[in-house]
Amino acid sequence: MNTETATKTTDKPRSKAKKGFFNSLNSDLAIDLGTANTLIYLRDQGIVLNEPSIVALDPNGKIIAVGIEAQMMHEKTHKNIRTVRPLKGGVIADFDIAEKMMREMIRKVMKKRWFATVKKMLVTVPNGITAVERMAVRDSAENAGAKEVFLIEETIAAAVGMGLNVNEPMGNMVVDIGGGTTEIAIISLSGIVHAQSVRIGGEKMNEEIVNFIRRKHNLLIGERTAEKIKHEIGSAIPGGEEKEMITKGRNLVSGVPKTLTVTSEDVREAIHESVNACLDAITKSLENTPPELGADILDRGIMLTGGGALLRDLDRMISEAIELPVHVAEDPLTTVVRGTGIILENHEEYQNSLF
Ligand SMILES: Nc1ncnc2c1ncn2[C@@H]1O[C@H](COP(=O)(O)OP(=O)(O)OP(=O)(O)O)[C@@H](O)[C@H]1O
Repeated sequence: MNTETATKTTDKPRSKAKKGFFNSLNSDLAIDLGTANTLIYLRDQGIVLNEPSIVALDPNGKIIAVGIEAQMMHEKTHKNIRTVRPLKGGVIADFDIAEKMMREMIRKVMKKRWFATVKKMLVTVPNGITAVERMAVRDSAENAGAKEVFLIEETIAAAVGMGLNVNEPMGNMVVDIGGGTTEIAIISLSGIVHAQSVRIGGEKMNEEIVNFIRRKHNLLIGERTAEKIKHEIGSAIPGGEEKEMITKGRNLVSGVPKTLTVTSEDVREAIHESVNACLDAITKSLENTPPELGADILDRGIMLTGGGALLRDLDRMISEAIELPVHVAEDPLTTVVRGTGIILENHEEYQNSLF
């Protein structure tokens, strides 16, 4: 027997096993880098991280905490700790801190995987991001540890996460109301036919609630309290259950802490400008939709997602105003990352949608 052949034959299973072992040390992951929340999907594992996009830093810029831990410190810090949200309006506002946050979050999920490294990383970006901004996101992802970086527009990922077939010649309208922006896209044949992005989202609504309560009741509340009010008693239009909530803040006249009862009507009044701006953007996008795709949207309706879609009766308000069906995604806070997971696992199928 030829010894060379024999050696090769016996070596094969060993090298295959070796390759398999090294492959298991290379993980592919997808990251939904949002203004309010960052989510990570790990290939074959699913969603492994879902935390607020915030970091706590010491005076030298060293990270003290990220995500949930940093969020708990937010608005309760002293001079030696500052909390920073590195994304504003859907885009990275502070690249250095965003990179540190990403690296820390990736480290957190990889810690459980021995010394595995990130091979492919799929990162979501807002519609209409410029080439320069795209390069900067790619650099940050590479510096955070990825060997190969792909970018995808978050509305396409959201559509995939909602179970839509983005590759077919059929119009789908996705409205993603996030923390910093509302992203609207008309999607057909793996691409975006028309896109619009407005700087209106959950964070602006929180600001409006803080300002409204200060103006109307002379009470200063924090951002976290405003968020709680919006979740618990907020609604887009009247007609549903009217709720009340006792809230605490600082009286601006006496300067001492005080309680106040806030109503659903207060919240509607506070956020009506943002809600109307979202509606205007949807109407404008429909006006810019080619007629054949418009006909598909008439049949299929509008797909609403992102955390803002959880605002009570927002779907009803949009549907009544534009006389089209509006469907809210199942678990709107994870639609985008679930979509990126599907894309990551079926890379070839979505090749045309990736940067
Ligand atoms: N029940 C609720 N009612 C109203 N708004 C909600 C509710 N739950 C979450 N939100 C809002 O959803 C927003 C977060 O949504 P999401 O995680 O989709 O945004 P993001 O992806 O981080 O932001 P962006 O897409 O703008 O970068 C927050 O601003 C939050 O206030």
